[in-house]
Amino acid sequence: MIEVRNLKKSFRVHVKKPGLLGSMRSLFVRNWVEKHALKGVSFNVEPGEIVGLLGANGAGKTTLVKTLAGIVYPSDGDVKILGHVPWERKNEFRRQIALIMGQKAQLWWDLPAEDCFLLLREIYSIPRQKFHDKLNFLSETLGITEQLNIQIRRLSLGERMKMELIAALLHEPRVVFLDEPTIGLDFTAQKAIRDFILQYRSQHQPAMILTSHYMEDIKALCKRIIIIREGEFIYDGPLQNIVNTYTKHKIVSLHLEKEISPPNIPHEIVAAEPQFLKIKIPRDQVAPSVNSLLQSLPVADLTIEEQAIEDVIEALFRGEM
Ligand SMILES: Nc1ncnc2c1ncn2[C@@H]1O[C@H](COP(=O)(O)OP(=O)(O)OP(=O)(O)O)[C@@H](O)[C@H]1O
Repeated sequence: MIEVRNLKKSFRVHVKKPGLLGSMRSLFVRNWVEKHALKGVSFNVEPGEIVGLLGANGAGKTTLVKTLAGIVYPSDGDVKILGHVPWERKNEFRRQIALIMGQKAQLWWDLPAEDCFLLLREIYSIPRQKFHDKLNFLSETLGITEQLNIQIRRLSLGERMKMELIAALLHEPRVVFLDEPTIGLDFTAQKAIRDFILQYRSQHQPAMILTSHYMEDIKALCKRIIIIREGEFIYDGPLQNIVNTYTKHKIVSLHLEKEISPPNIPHEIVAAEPQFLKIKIPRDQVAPSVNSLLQSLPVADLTIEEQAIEDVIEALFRGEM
């Protein structure tokens, strides 16, 4: 559904020296630098897949999503979405996609949500009965039927976001771009939106790309993630494999029945108390090492932990892995 080959996007940015003198100089001499926001990325997304796009601020996520949605024209590369080139912005393409940006209101601010939806019904030529059934279903699922007659500007952030979702999905798009759909929302609203996205996925099998800084969104919705750093993909694969791929150790914690002095073992002891030890053990040596620890120490309880997925991803963002 989404095919991307060697996609590049550069922005020409004007730079000026700080201060008044710098401003004066820039009136006469303009200095430009080339900012490479996407440096040749390639990937596919299949029907029913929700791909999580992760990266630090400025990594290139929004530029990628906007290019795929046809809002930004790329510098190079090929993109086909349902067989269409997005930046040609053909009606047939626009009818089949949705772009939801949590940071940007897309609905008409002064109209009640229901009027906004009626306008969208006209724009997308949705048959009357289908529209009403769909709107009833979506608003009931999201629990905002009573707010449909309230002006968008008077809704709470969470209510507005739910209306934005309805507006974007009324025409049943086959490709959905979600850019920070739960930003600033409380836990209940975040969960409602996540459940709703999953429900939409199971009913319509769209291809979805989700960017979010909330790991809870990613864990709940995405089996596959792409990590982007400075315009390049550094990981594209299952979320669950990321810890195995990038961490070489597991952490073994031992609670002891009695006090002992730190034992002489061939692994790094990361924390030691009289009745507690935390040991870093290479992944491939965990089973034999734990076996020998159990035999040599008075172990009361034992836990084996992976490094938290959030920590691994953050380290990847920073280029530390
Ligand atoms: N219109 C533009 N003109 C110049 N530079 C731009 C423009 N849009 C984006 N950039 C630059 O391209 C880079 C990628 O920006 P982008 O908005 O795609 O990052 P992001 O990963 O979405 O970040 P965030 O998580 O902060 O939203 C940044 O360095 C940004 O400053």
